[in-house]
This record gives sequence, C-alpha cells and structure tokens, in this order.
Amino acid sequence: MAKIPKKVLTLAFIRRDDQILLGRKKRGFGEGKWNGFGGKVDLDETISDAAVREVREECGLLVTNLKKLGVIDFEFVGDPVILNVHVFSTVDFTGNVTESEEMSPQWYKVHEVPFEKMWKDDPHWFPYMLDNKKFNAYFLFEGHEKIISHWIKEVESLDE
Ligand SMILES: Nc1ncnc2c1[nH]c(=O)n2[C@H]1C[C@H](O)[C@@H](COP(=O)(O)OP(=O)(O)OP(=O)(O)O)O1
Repeated sequence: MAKIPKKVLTLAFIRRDDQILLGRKKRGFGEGKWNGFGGKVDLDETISDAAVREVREECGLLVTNLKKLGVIDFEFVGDPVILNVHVFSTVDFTGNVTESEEMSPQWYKVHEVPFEKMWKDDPHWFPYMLDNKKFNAYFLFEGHEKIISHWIKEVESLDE
C-alpha cells in the first residue's frame, strides 16, 4: 500500500493569566488568519525544538516547558500531503512580544478569541487546548474554508 506523505508542523500557544497570545499571519499559508505560532520542522531538529524556534522567530519570545496537547492531521481534497500539526502550550516565557515579518502578535482574553478570523477547525479543538486536555484530531478540508469531515478524541497521552 502507498505511504501517505506527511508534513510535520508545530503550533504553539502562550498563556498569561486569562489571556492567550495569537498572531495574525502576514504572508504565505493561512495569510490573514489569527493563529498560534509555528511552522515546519527542520530535518536536524526535534518537534519541540522546532516549536521553540518558530515561536522565537515569529513573536520574539523564548518559551520553555512546552506541553504537547494535541496532534491534528489536516487533509485537503486533491492534495496527497497530510499536514501533521503538533499543538503545544506553555505559560513559561521570557522576552518581549515583537512583531515579525511573518506574524503580528496580540494578547486576547481566552473568551474573546476571534474564531471568525481563524481557521475553521480551530473552534472544534481550542476548547481541549484551552482546558489543557490532550487530544487527537483529523480534518478533511475542501479548499481552505470548508470542512467536509472531522473527528476529535481526548487521549490519555501523546508521543513526545
Ligand atoms: N487548519 C489549521 N488550523 C490551525 N493551524 C493550522 C492549520 N493549518 C496549518 O498549517 N496550521 C498551522 C501549522 C503551522 O503553525 C502554521 C503553518 O506553518 P507555515 O507558515 O506554513 O510554516 P513556516 O515554516 O513558518 O513557513 P515558511 O517559513 O516556510 O513561510 O499554521
């Protein structure tokens, strides 16, 4: 059976009191949408090292104690590549929030997250992430705005 190609990506969220740091993507995939910080994992790094690097590059913060909370597979009709996104969260960081070429960051209260300006899948799994519950999920998209099918399940543990 043919192997399905997967592209591994990170997605990290930083929490402070009742707030979460989001960034508006200024270019490329997901341009204009608010999201956490992340991107592709390089060949010579672990997934969590990539998560730390991407946060640093995209919003200037140095994060520690990242907890992996979710793994989501995204499939797009007509595209053989599955995006395998590893979701992290932390409350531990140093540095100042800084705008980058890729992201315009802003703190949001957790009950004021702007889902209407985010990926359509986000409202489905954010509640797990915000509650620090571990989860696996799958979304099949047609284009970038329509979810055709999906599932989410809470899990006891995730591979690091
Ligand atoms: N559907 C959905 N919901 C929520 N988050 C995401 C998606 N699809 C996604 O790809 N993502 C996340 C996963 C990553 O954090 C980013 C996409 O990363 P990308 O900007 O393509 O990767 P970089 O390595 O930063 O890209 P370049 O530096 O090559 O521009 O969105």
